[in-house]
Amino acid sequence: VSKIFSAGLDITEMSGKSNEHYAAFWRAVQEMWLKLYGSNMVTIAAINGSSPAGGCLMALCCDYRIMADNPKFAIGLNETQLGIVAPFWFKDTMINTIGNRATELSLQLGQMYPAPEALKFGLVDKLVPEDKVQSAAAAAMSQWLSVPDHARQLTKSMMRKPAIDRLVKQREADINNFVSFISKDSIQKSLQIYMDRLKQKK
Ligand SMILES: CCCCCCCC/C=C\C/C=C/C(=O)SCCNC(=O)CCNC(=O)[C@H](O)C(C)(C)COP(=O)(O)OP(=O)(O)OC[C@H]1O[C@@H](n2cnc3c(N)ncnc32)[C@H](O)[C@@H]1OP(=O)(O)O
Repeated sequence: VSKIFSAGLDITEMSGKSNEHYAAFWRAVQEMWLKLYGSNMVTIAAINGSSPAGGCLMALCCDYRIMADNPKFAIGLNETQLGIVAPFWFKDTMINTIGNRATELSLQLGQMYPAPEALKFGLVDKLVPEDKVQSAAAAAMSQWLSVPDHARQLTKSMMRKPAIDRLVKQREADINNFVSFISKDSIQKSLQIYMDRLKQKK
């Protein structure tokens, strides 16, 4: 879809469903993160539009981020704006990219950064004109693939393993936390208000 890299997690999967549904949904989200953040392959995000919350997380999981140079496109972990909380592993992924202080600001305010600010903040690595995102990503991929694979893979694993091990250890507790948090009436209400606002915006 043009204008959108990813709209993040499907909010309809987190509202008005059973606890069993929430648990299965969250396990799948964890699985996505474990596979992508833990991948030993080179991963380059070609960010061709806005990328809130889970969309930002997917981009942050990649080794390198190239974004379309359009201030209308924004990226960030905006969970607090929905009345929800970025889980610790979303937070760890952001800290590993932009550092602790910038992450704290970003997460508490639920900030979405327009592309030029995202570059300043280090959330993305490069801006290119909209029609050059794919070719710039292909060029970056060639550069990354020219590094000896075993050395690059071991380095990537050394950088990311502590965060990955943390979730693996606490996986079931994290699912239980998610289910009890998301099923609260107050949280369901916040999500509903956010969805209503999205629809009114049209
Ligand atoms: C104590 C600790 C406990 C820990 C507990 C952890 C809890 C944490 C839980 C979850 C983490 C959440 C992660 C997420 O990713 S939440 C999702 C965040 N996403 C957003 O906020 C995106 C919102 N959408 C937008 O900003 C815009 O829609 C857009 C920029 C993506 C696209 O804009 P535009 O092109 O103008 O399209 P529309 O706004 O008109 O949208 C079209 C259509 O799609 C619906 N929609 C949009 N985004 C979502 C979404 N994420 N999920 C479901 N549906 C979405 C929108 O409502 C429209 O629907 P329609 O009216 O029926 O056509």
